[in-house]
Amino acid sequence: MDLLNANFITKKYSSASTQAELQSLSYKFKKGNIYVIKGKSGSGKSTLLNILGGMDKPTSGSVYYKGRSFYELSDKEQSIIRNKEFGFIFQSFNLIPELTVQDNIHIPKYFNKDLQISSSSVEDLSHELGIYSILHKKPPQLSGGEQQRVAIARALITNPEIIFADEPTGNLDLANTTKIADLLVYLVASRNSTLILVTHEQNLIKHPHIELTLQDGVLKADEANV
Ligand SMILES: Nc1ncnc2c1ncn2[C@@H]1O[C@H](COP(=O)(O)OP(=O)(O)OP(=O)(O)O)[C@@H](O)[C@H]1O
Repeated sequence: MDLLNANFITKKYSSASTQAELQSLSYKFKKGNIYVIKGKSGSGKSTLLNILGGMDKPTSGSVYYKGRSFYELSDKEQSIIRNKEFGFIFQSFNLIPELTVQDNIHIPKYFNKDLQISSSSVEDLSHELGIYSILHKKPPQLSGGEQQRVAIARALITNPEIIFADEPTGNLDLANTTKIADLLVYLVASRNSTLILVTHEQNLIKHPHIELTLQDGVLKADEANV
């Protein structure tokens, strides 16, 4: 069974617009792969990622997660999957500035009381990400690279099936861009998780991956796929 299946997805933001952002897009994402989605600015990459990640309902078409039509599930079931089985990483980090790093990593627990996040798993992941020594600091005291490491920890702490990353290195300098991309891919691959990453950067990911281009509202697999 495919892990995530986009089935004839169409997205139109207004009835007045002549062209849909996504036009009957279909693609099957398989477990354990790393997908890199490229495309011109405004081609709809963020829109697609939000639809795949259960945050934005398509105008028509379906997203199947583990064989179930995601947007036909109850609101409660959707939110449990988003919180436990999906992880999100954004360009702008999206940390809560008033909370410590440690509490930011625990955030998924506040949305789902049944979720168990142990202190030891936070510690282990913090060591892997090199943020153990800053667990008691707050985001405004951190560099961009540190903030994105914290956001990666928050996304991975539930051991999600799929990580959705929208331009995760977009706000970082060159040195951090490579470091964060390598770290993210290493962590995802070592857990046999699946990564769907949107980026503008050329050659960001060195690990074997599937490269896709969003063009004219559909996903095209690049011929040079590794
Ligand atoms: N909430 C919204 N309401 C109306 N139009 C929107 C909305 N979100 C996106 N759009 C439009 O949909 C199109 C695709 O936007 P999207 O942000 O998905 O592109 P993108 O490929 O991620 O762009 P970039 O690389 O610049 O981030 C754009 O024309 C944008 O203006």
